[in-house]
Amino acid sequence: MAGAAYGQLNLEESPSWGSRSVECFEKLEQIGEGTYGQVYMAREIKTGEIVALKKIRMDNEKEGFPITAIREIKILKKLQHENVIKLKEIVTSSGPEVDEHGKSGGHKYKGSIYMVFEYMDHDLTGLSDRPGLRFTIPQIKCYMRQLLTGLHYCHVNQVLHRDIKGSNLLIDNEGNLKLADFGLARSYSTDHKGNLTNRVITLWYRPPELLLGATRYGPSVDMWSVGCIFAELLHGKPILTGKNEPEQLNKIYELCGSPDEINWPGVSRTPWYSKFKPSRQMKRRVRDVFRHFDRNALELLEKMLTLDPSQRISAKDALDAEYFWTDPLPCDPKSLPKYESSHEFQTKKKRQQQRQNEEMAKRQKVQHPQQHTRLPPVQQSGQPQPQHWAGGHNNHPMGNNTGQPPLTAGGPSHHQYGKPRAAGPNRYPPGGNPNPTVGGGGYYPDRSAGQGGVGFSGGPYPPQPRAPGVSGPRGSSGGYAPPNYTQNVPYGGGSGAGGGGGGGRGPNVGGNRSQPYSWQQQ
Ligand SMILES: Nc1ncnc2c1ncn2[C@@H]1O[C@H](COP(=O)(O)OP(=O)(O)OP(=O)(O)O)[C@@H](O)[C@H]1O
Repeated sequence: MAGAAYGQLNLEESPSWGSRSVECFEKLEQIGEGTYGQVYMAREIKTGEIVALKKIRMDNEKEGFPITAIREIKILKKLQHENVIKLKEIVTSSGPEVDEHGKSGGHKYKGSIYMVFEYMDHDLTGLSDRPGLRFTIPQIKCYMRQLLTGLHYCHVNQVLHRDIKGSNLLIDNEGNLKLADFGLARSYSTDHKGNLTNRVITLWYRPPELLLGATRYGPSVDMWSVGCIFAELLHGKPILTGKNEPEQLNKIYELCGSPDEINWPGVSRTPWYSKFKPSRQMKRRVRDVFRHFDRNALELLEKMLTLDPSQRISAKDALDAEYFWTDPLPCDPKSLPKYESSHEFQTKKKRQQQRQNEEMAKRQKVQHPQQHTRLPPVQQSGQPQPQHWAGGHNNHPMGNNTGQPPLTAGGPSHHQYGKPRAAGPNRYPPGGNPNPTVGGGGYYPDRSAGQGGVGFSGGPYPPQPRAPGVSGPRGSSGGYAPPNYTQNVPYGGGSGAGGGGGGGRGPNVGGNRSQPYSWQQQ
């Protein structure tokens, strides 16, 4: 890809885009299963360079090339920043390609299009799910600062990401964090007339204004998601885990207080306010629930998880928060430990495999109790084996065709776990109290009561937002209609917004708080 300097917009067209064949690469391993198709680790045959190939799924598309992919390519071609994933080129496969079973599927796969990305060793969800891994506070600060820097760059360039979550934050073994998956991203302008879809952002990370039906919104939607990620990193597990939109709103109200005209002027005019109005007023509890966080972390979190989007802190102001400038300071990314590659897809697959082995061992024990000590050792997957793209001679495709049951339950999205995601104590930073309140199972002592038993350590992974204009599998929560919000919510009394604008001290990343970013618009 023709390159503008990092931090500048890339406005050049590269004539070579789309002209090369995917056969210039050998597939090594599947590392992701997305809405649009699989993501593979691959090696460029000529140079040996390791890349990630994201296949654009066309078989579901009745209307040609998916609009979400067009948006993603268009936006990523333009963005050029060290904290935004680099789209290197587009490649194609011309002939019938091998399907998941290693067979060439006649005319079904007439040709595919792949996005070629720089390869990243981990995604944040995969990394934080590693057994025994605990992020340190300087490490969390380091990741958060990079996340905010990348997002600030997007926002300055009038791009909303609209799907910030752990599996879309990629990390390499140099400690660099990059925003990825711009499939739901879009350009916006401050004078837009309010015709954006509110069906974006994965449910657990979706802000209250979208859940209340807003169609006019801006960068603050991403900042809510950042707040959820921030709290998740410090707390050790996702913090707002609704099963559906009404429940998600309810969980937000329980934590952040119920919205009213005092803490969120104008909220009563949001399209679905009256439908989702809690029957009783609830008090803001962020400080109470996360009282084990340090003062500066809590102060920043309050500003991110502010109900009123117009008062929510911006990425730029968040970067200026005391949190990033007080001891312990963010560490140098290069000083971070190197881990074996871990993507959400792989960690999930390993867990699935482990569960299956355990099941099998149990079954064999029941059938042949005397032989249980002679069971063969658990099979470990070995080194990735190269695969070829066509020819049908390779019968070891990655993914769900390994003879194992599908990895997902309840829908095609790989974010919907069949089982609760492991959220063991390994995910807490040192010194933190994993269970700040009673009950030991999360921060709400009575979470399971009357809530369908959904707590932090239970329930499926969050429903995916529906990609605008696409009726594909991303929208697992389709059919959501605002009426009938009848959930009873506990009475808290009082209200409180918390938050407010940023410190207004000017941009600051890179050690000098008063240095503006080179790419920043004045
Ligand atoms: N450049 C990359 N390097 C390494 N891994 C990657 C890369 N891009 C994507 N992945 C892996 O593949 C997964 C899915 O990628 P991505 O989110 O871009 O696909 P998607 O089809 O948009 O998925 P989703 O349905 O989650 O939105 C990521 O969570 C990550 O683990």
